[in-house]
Amino acid sequence: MKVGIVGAGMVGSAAGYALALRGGASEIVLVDRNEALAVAQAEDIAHAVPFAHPVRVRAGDYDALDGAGVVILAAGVAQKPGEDRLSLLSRNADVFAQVLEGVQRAAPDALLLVASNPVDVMTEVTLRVSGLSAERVIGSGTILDTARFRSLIGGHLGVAPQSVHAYVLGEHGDSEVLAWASARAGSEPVARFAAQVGAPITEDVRARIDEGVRRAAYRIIEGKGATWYGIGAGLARIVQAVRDDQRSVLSVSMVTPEVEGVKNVALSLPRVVGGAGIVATLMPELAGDEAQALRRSAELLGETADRLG
Ligand SMILES: NC(=O)C1=CN([C@@H]2O[C@H](COP(=O)(O)OP(=O)(O)OC[C@H]3O[C@@H](n4cnc5c(N)ncnc54)[C@H](O)[C@@H]3O)[C@@H](O)[C@H]2O)C=CC1
Ligand SMILES: CC(=O)C(=O)O
Repeated sequence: MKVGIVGAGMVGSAAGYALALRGGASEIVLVDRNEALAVAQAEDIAHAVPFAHPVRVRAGDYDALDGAGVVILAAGVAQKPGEDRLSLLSRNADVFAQVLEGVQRAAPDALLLVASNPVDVMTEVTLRVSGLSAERVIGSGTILDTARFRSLIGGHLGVAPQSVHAYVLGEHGDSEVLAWASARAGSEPVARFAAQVGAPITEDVRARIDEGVRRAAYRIIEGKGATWYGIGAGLARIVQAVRDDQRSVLSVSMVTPEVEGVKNVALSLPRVVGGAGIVATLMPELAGDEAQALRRSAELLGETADRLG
C-alpha cells in the first residue's frame, strides 16, 4: 500500500522511518511546504531500507499522493516547552484547511490518519472539512498515551508492556483518563497480578504512573524540544492494522456519536481497526471516578471544538 505523509518534520519523518523498518508500506511519499526538508528526509529514510524491508521512499507534491491508501497528517506547529496541546488549535486548523484541499484533490479515496495536535479536535476538523465518513478519519488519539501507560505498568510489574492490556481514554492531552479498572496483565486484573508478584499498586504507585503518562510530553519537550519516536511507531502500527485488515484493538480517536452523555465529539476509546478504518468501538469497564473523568474530558473537547466554530 502507498502511504502519504504530509508534514515531514519530526513526527512525519519518524512515522516514515517506522513504516520502513516495520515493512508497513510498499511506497512512502513525503510532502511538506518545505520541499528541501521533505527531499532530505526521504533520502535519509531510504538509506535505512537496505537494512529493513523493500519500500520506495520519495518526496513529492500533493499530486504524488495519487493512489495512496492512507495519508498521515502531521503538518503544522508543535508545542513549545510548557505549552499545552489545545493552544495549537487555531494555527493547525488553518494549516489543515490548505493541506486537506491538496490531499483530497490527489487522493480522494485515502483514509486519513491525523497526528497533528490537538489531535482529537484536529480529527473533528478533518472530518468536517473532508466530508469523509467518520470511520475513515482516524486520529492517533491516545495510542501513544496507552503505550506510555503499558510501559510504566509493565515496568512496575516486571513484565513486558506487550503483556499489559490497559488503555488511556478521552483526550490525547491533559484531561485524559487512565482506565485502571479494566487494566489487565496477562489475563489478570493488574491489582491481582501485582499482589501475586509482590509489587502492589499502591496509591503512590498509581500517582507516579499517572504523572508519568500525563506529563510525558511536557518532560520530553523540555528535554529535547519535541517527541517523535513513540508517535512514529504508533502511527506505523495503525497503518499496518489498516493495510493488513488486522482488526486490531487500538486506542484511537474518531468523532463518536455519544460518550458518557456527550454527543459528537472526537476522542479515544479502544476501537477495532481494519481495512475499512474503524470498524467497531468498545466501552471498557470504568470505575465511577473514571466515568466522570471521561465525561469531563469529552465535555472539554466538545467545548473546544465548538469555540472553533
Ligand atoms: N498525536 C501525537 O501523539 C503527537 C502529535 N504531535 C504533533 O504533531 C505535529 C507535528 O509535530 P513535529 O513533527 O514535531 O513538528 P515539526 O515542526 O517538526 O514538523 C511540522 C512540519 O509541518 C510542515 N508544515 C507546516 N505547515 C504546512 C503546510 N501548510 N503544508 C505542508 N506542510 C506544512 C512544516 O514545514 C514542518 O516540516 C504537531 O502538531 C505536534 O504537536 C507530536 C507528537 C505526538
Ligand atoms: C507531543 C505529544 O502530543 C506527545 O508526545 O504526547
